[in-house]
Amino acid sequence: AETLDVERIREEFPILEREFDGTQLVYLDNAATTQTPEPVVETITDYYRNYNANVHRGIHQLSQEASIAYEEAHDRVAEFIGADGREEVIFTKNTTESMNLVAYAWGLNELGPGDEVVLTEMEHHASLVTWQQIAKRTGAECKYIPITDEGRLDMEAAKELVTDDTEMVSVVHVSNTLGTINPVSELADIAHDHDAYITVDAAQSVPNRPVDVTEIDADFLAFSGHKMAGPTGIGVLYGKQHILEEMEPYLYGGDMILKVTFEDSKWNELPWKYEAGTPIICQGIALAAACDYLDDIGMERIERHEAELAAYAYERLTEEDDVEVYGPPADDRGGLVAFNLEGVHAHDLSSILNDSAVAIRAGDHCTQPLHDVLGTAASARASFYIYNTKDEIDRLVEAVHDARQLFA
Ligand SMILES: Cc1ncc(COP(=O)(O)O)c(CNc2co[nH]c2=O)c1O
Repeated sequence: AETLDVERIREEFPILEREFDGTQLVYLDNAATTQTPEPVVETITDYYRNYNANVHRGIHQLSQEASIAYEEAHDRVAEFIGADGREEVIFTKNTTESMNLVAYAWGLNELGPGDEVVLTEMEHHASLVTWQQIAKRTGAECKYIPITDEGRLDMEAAKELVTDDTEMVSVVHVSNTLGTINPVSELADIAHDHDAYITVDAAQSVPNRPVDVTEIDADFLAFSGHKMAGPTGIGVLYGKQHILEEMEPYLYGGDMILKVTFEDSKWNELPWKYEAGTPIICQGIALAAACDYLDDIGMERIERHEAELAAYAYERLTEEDDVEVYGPPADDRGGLVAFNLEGVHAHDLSSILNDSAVAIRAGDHCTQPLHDVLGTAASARASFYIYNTKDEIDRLVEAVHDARQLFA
């Protein structure tokens, strides 16, 4: 199958040429945020230089141009994830806000004592803390699908945990710590068999592999623009249209209304009903440009490229007797590897790697309960994207050797 032309891609990311003390940057922190290609940067500068205006309300030319671009950005994102149309695509600030939108707008109204929300032990705090707190406020209960020794979901346990008392199943598609790719279509079937909804946290999957919300049959699905070659400040909540029609908004103000009297208000049509106030205009337009950029490369190619790098990193790191790698085997994981070097705290390791201009992340990756299950407070994590190479993984491993020498 065709591979990525990484060298051509790297030319569109000037930041990758940066050097620290004469050593070229190796950027391996893509699960935290990806870099932004020139075509997306140009979209941002073009907007502010040529048609910046407030949207939906103005009747002047600039406002009409900005409004059309902003509204059509919803159409483009809908196409990118296989949604039916802009009515199912709400622009938010990030995945975290998208998860909060579901929990506040749906959860607060629909959950009550005796109701259950089924999560997994590998959820990111954006999902876990959100549902945990909404459950506390509504008297509902959170339950957690356990993981196996290989860091996969225990699907037999999942079938037991989801019952007719379950109102929502909320699962991460690809774990940002383990790299585990969860069977979200199967989990959707399990949820729907019990008349529960499913929310998919797709922060680490929409940017990295083909994702089709209709194939998954997700009721809600959340992701962030900054993890898919787009800017920060833009995220998406996908929701099935009939659910979004029935659901009440939880952010009120301008743009989200059609009619306001002193007594009450009538909501705007979808998706504007959930986009209160001046929206994230430029970022939304830039996200559409990021969708174009990634589709030009091909999501299947991106998926294969990341799988190849993750497998190579997994193999090289597990060759080291004093390195523990977390998550599934090399041939069945998303584009990241979390690990620890015996005797060296992850923060010290990442600091030493930084001395060699290798950028990784260290800490709990906003999955503290998962790290409790793994039996470690922190881990180091290398995560890959379209511009990374095997040579860069060799640089990572060399820097791990340096760290071992330093702490030996
Ligand atoms: C699975 C998952 N869910 C939700 C989020 C939240 O996304 P945000 O709202 O755009 O921040 C992240 C970000 N994960 C990480 C952010 O920094 N390091 C990470 O691993 C994530 O990986």
